[in-house]
Amino acid sequence: MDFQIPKKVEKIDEDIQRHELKYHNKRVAVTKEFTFDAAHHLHCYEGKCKSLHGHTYKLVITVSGFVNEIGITVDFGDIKALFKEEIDSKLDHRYLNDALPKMNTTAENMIVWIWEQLERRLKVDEYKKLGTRLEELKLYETPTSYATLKREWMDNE
Ligand SMILES: Nc1nc2c(c(=O)[nH]1)N=C([C@H](O)[C@H](O)COP(=O)(O)OP(=O)(O)OP(=O)(O)O)CN2
Ligand SMILES: [Zn+2]
Repeated sequence: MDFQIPKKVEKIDEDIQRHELKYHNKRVAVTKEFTFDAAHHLHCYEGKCKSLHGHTYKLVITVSGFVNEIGITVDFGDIKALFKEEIDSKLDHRYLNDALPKMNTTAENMIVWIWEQLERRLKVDEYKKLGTRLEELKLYETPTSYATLKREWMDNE
């Protein structure tokens, strides 16, 4: 005998489909947080941070896109892959003064560099077709000190 989908399950699927169509193509932002450990010191700086020290950096990535037919804008797993490939592989357990291009390794300079790496990937990959874009980054050096970068500031200046 052929397998029959129980009537109740079919009903739920129709309801879900109707719901997905209602929200399909709405722009929604999703956010994922990551950490990486690295050492650095600041140049031209009078204070304890001129000496070599380390941080567990926290990077908060927010991307937006259009909700697809199964209710997903960008898969959290895809954001993780992007972080691993573009940021973690280059900065985790590194000495930032060597690992980054020549710059003073402040949270401000680092967040602009991180933005450029992620933006480059989102522009060339299949993400571009889907209208996926970086909206905001937060880079924490310590639990109480962080830098923020938003798309609106990048576009307008
Ligand atoms: N605007 C910036 N100021 C400072 C930066 C920076 O990147 N941008 N960086 C540093 C140092 O790297 C330092 O490690 C972090 O500074 P600070 O918040 O002062 O660290 P504390 O451990 O003292 O933090 P508390 O939460 O106050 O204990 C310095 N300034
Ligand atoms: Zn520091």
